[in-house]
Amino acid sequence: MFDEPSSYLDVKQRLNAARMIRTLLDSNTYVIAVEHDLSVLDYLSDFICCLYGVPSVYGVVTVPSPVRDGINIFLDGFIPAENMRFRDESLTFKIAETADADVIERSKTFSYPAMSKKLGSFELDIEPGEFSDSEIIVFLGENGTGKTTFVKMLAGKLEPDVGKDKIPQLNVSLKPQTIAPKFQGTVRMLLLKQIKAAFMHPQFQTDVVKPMSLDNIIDQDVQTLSGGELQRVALVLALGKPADVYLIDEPSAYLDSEQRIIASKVIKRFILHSKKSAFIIEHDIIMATYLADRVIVYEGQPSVKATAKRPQSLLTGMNAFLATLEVTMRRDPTNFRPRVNKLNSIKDKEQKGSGDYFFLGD
Ligand SMILES: Nc1ncnc2c1ncn2[C@@H]1O[C@H](COP(=O)(O)OP(=O)(O)OP(=O)(O)O)[C@@H](O)[C@H]1O
Repeated sequence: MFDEPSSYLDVKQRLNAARMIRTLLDSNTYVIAVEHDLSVLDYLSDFICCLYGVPSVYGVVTVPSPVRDGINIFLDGFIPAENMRFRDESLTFKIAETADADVIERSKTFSYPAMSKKLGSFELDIEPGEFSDSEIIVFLGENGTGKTTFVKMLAGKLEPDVGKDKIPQLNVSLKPQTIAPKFQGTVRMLLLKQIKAAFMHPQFQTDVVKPMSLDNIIDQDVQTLSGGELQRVALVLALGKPADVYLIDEPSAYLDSEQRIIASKVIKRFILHSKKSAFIIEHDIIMATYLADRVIVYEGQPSVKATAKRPQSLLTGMNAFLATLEVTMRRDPTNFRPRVNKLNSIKDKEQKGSGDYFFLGD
């Protein structure tokens, strides 16, 4: 049994872990896994059971379905065999929402300089780049390539060795990777203390607080929250702070599949409607592709020397990133979710042959 094998791993390691786990099947073993990253779940499993219900109240486990059908049932919120709807809305990945980015009116452009930083024996070079309002830029890179380091430098929490004089003075709000609250009191008290104006605003309540389901933990002591609950509170706190740029480090950590999709939608809508910018570090590839208007790809050797490339389009960036991982992806025709091709499958070989590592029909 494996409980969340993907936690903390980058995309490459997640897929390697899935391949390793599947080798157990060669010795006629049954493998049961709990996994919140849908692309890893898809890659790892032959059959899946969906669980639905009301958190902390009851849960129902469906009969096993073949993995593609099972994930689509989960996303659709409807079990055809039982004619049973367990969620009002279906969850889809309208890639069009991202593609439409071209028609979004953007009025402000910010730029950052070429930067470099040495940390112990690790060297990071950052190519200069630009970003605008209503835009989300997602970092794509392996563990230890300097994503958090870049975010800290943009946030003014770490000084680069080169480029420090040219970093724009940005008003930033940071959701750090690890969340360890010292606050003594309830969630409501924390929100009122740190983001009172946003928390009292009806639009913020409707767009952020309600969908992040803070209602049922609002009077709970912050010190007693679970990892997923803390993550939801941290995201609301980060989005509630007035800023030009939102730096969000691993929003999916500790969240289940459904909460990941809801959190992605909340972040995307917030950035678009408030005309802000966001840089997001995300290893869940479905969440990353859903969120990204453009991407920054990291190249190089983890923990040794890496380069953060200029921001580029989702398609070219994902192509470059997946090529470095030697992984290809297609999308599901039903709900457009990205699916990882099995290594050496016909599609994998075809897409590698044509150099189209990302999204080529189905
Ligand atoms: N203060 C420090 N002193 C020495 N080395 C450091 C320091 N901070 C970070 N590093 C190293 O720099 C590299 C980049 O770290 P960073 O946290 O930016 O990577 P990351 O891409 O965000 O990784 P992950 O995906 O695992 O979160 C790592 O090899 C890390 O061990």
